[in-house]
Amino acid sequence: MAAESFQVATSSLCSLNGSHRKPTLLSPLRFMGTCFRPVQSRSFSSSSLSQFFRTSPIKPTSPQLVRTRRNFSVFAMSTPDEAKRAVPLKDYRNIGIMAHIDAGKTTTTERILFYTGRNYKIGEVHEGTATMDWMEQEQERGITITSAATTTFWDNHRINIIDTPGHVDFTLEVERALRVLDGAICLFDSVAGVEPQSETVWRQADRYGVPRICFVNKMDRLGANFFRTRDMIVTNLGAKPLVLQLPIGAEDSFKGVIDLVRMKAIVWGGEELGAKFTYEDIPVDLLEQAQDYRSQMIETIVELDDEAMENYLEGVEPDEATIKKLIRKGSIAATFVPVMCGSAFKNKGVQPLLDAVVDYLPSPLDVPPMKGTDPENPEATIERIAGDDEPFSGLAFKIMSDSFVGSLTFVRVYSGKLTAGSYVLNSNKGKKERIGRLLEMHANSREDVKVALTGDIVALAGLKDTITGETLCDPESPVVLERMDFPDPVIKIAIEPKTKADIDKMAAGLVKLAQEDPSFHFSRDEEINQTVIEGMGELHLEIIVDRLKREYKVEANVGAPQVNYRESISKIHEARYVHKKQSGGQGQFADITVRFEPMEPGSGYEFKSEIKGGAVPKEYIPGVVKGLEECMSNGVLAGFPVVDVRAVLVDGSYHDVDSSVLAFQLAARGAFREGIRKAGPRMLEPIMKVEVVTPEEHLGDVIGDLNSRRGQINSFGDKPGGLKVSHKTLSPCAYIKFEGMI
Ligand SMILES: Nc1nc2c(ncn2[C@@H]2O[C@H](COP(=O)(O)OP(=O)(O)OP(=O)(O)O)[C@@H](O)[C@H]2O)c(=O)[nH]1
Repeated sequence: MAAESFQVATSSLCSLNGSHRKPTLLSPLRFMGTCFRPVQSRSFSSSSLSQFFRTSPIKPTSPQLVRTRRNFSVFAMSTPDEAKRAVPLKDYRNIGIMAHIDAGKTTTTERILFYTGRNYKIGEVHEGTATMDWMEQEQERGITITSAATTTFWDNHRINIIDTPGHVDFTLEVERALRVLDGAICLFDSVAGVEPQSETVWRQADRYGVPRICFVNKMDRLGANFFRTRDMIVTNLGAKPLVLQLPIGAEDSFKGVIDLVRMKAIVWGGEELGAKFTYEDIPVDLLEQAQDYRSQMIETIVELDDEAMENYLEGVEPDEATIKKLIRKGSIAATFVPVMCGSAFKNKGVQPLLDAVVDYLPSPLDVPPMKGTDPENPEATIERIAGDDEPFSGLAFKIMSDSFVGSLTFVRVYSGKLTAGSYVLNSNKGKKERIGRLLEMHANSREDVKVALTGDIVALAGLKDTITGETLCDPESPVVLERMDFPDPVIKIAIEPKTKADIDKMAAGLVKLAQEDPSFHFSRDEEINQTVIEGMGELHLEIIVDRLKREYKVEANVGAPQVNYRESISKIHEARYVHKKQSGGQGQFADITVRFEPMEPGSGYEFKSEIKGGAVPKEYIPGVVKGLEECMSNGVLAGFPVVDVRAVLVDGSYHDVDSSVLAFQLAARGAFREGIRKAGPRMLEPIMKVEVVTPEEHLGDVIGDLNSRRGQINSFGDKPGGLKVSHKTLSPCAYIKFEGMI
């Protein structure tokens, strides 16, 4: 049976799960072209279908089950073990859902999983049963793992959804998700509009050039305003919205949307899960507005195509297919962002949103080829073209520990195939890794697969040396893909195990947690004889300590948070240092002059040599570099790392017999101590841009609190719903480029 192909048609996916309706096998299959063979027509009762699932390698939750727009569910012909591509690469969508906290990301994802047939039973956030709600899920084995990525199908397209959290302390999670996804849905709460964290993730997505669709959610809420949110997309995000839908009603009377592409009203018959919608004529009172917005839409998109523009000027509007093609073109090029609306909670608008993901977000073939460098020659750029026949390359973007499988490494395949049992090269470390198990993750299930193809996101069990951000590739065609940027930690606390027995467990736990999360660091401070953990904020560290307790059974005492300061200099100073030692054994001699120059905030540390005529021979320069680098991690004021400094080796001299690399290393340390002290050393503290939304009666308290942290108010403003907002910038000097909100 496993080798056969099947298609199962049913009017409701619930019936596959053994409820009232009778699913029927259909023939011939219309959807997948050459990937499928015609099958016999046959009827299944619910019980015989359950029997089928018991004996077949195809499971109700396997990716071979495809749900289409027409409510069909189809089994692709390949069994899970076959390396054949069931869905062409052009029909892949790797997407993320990005939003401010509480905009409805989890709710929308749950609806997507339901309507695409992945979840038979919907979970509600407020009931604590959402499949993707990791806070709840963390208490159960395996659930957090699956929140990293899940796969589902819509209209014969394979959609890999990568989860992104909303809180600023987990910015890194968003960052690494953006690095591996090809497109994103940006959700907004229609009452609050564009909120601070949406602005942050929007800028991150800009940086990675990720095409987006906007979904104005919560249209059923009191105070919902689609048009205000559309305006905020312009003013707060600087983007060009392309309105594709208009709401029909708002708040209690939100009924559906006007589809400006088809010029039809989409009206939902109810609010319950699975409520059906119908295409109707546009209500008369909204017709003029709809015509107006449709004209704006058409005028924007015809600019992308000369022929369409000519026709339009002659009074001929593009047909539906051309409109969709041009919207797709403009969205992928980020000329504009399509804007849609709905209410995920009331089950309105999710199906058209899924259609838009398919129609307007890019496949791996639509995005520029992945760039990398030759590990042997970092100057040489290599491009990896998406395609199964290309050499394999993939990026590890997330590591999670699982008590059953061990460590799981999530990899996005950019080119070629990854086969279980094969060896790949970790090109960052130059080490080979054996690929043991390949797992495709979904919610609370995971599925072993033999092969991962281009565009796939899989979890690899048991990799030894690979950490987040590293490249895995074909050993015959090595490449180092562009790395992700990891922000520096901004806060640290001391942590101490409560009992002696916990010491080893705590060390093991911290190593694992740091492997998973590159924005979390830990170190041992010998001076105070304590372990220090560093992260992106108090919540971040709180969760780390909580995970130590729950997952590694370590009870620990934590100290008060301390800010991670940096040191820098304020003026140029040139320092000469001669290291000379004659007493006993061979003498040591090194003479160097180093110029210390302040650099722009955020530039880090740079070394340059301006030595001419061999005043310091080449072989000794690594000693100078090493000596300076050692000192840079330990400033002269309070021992914090020194940043935004350029050290230029300008002159020096050596001795034919007594000079050595070590002597120059020691001379560099001396030059650092003298030079930095005289170059106007200063302390830097991390700053954040903060936007606080508060009910008016608490405004005074909020201002008092921020003042006590030396914040500066930039602006005040009213927020919809009677809330006040105050803008604050904490601390005037920056060493990190970090913006966010608390
Ligand atoms: N009225 C209304 N409420 C909604 C809608 N979508 C989500 N909610 C509610 O808003 C709250 C937050 O929704 P979530 O889905 O958890 O939002 P989120 O963006 O995932 O939140 P974080 O994971 O905390 O970032 C929940 O109580 C939802 O039930 C909607 O369309 N209408």
